[in-house]
Amino acid sequence: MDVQVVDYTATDAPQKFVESLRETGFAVLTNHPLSQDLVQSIYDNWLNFFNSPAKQDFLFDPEKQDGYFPPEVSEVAKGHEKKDIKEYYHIYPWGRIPADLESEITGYYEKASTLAGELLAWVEKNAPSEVAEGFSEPLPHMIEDTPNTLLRVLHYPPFTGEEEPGAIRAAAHEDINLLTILPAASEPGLQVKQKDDTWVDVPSKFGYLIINTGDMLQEASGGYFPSTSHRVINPAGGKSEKSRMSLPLFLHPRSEVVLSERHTQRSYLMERLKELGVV
Ligand SMILES: O=C(O)CCC(=O)C(=O)O
Ligand SMILES: [Fe+2]
Repeated sequence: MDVQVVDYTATDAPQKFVESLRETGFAVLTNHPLSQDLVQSIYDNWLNFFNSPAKQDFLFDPEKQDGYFPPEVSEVAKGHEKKDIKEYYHIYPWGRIPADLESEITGYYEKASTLAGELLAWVEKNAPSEVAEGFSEPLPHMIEDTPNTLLRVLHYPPFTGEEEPGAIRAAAHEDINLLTILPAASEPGLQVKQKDDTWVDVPSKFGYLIINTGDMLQEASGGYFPSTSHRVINPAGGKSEKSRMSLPLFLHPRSEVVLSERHTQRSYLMERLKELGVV
């Protein structure tokens, strides 16, 4: 099955959405409640921030993980050697946020988190009963009052042709969290790995909302919902004057939430961060 593009307002949207997640790890929503104008404004305002020296005043806190992560410290995806070609800013409601950008981005964080609760309810209602019965608490409840949900503002800089050979914007990886809510980026490049191991573009028309399953939902569902590999490929021809902006919201349960017999949110995250060499 291809990643399905689902009209959020259709009566059968929840079933179609959940079927696409089950089959591909991804689903795409149209006519959803997150305003395209708001996303565009966030992309514009944060591109200015990334292009200004002010970002150096917000260098990330290695303990708390909020703030600005420059290209030199950007992630190396699990099993890869080269750094991704990107810089980003981690927003937590309790964390540091540049004052002039704060109300817009926290407004988005709240709206997207509210929608996320609804989508988790769709997942729970449309999962087979034996899967749903395995959840330690209702899925939407897992993220209520969580301090752990992370909004990442991502900037992939224009290409100069002098990038490190073999490096790409985002190497293949899976997300760690429950679900990721990702408005279509300002430029193409997002791909998902299919069951036959081939890569295909995720439908990413500007205005679409892309949702994908992370490892924590895979863990909590005993593998029923797969957390599929995805990546962001480089601009065609290895050159582009344009920045690429994107805005994933990584939904994380509260730290003590039990995901499975083996793991709480906290123990699972620690295990993964150790694997990544981040802690
Ligand atoms: O930039 C994108 O489109 C996807 C980013 C992503 O997959 C991530 O940051 O985990
Ligand atoms: Fe991702």
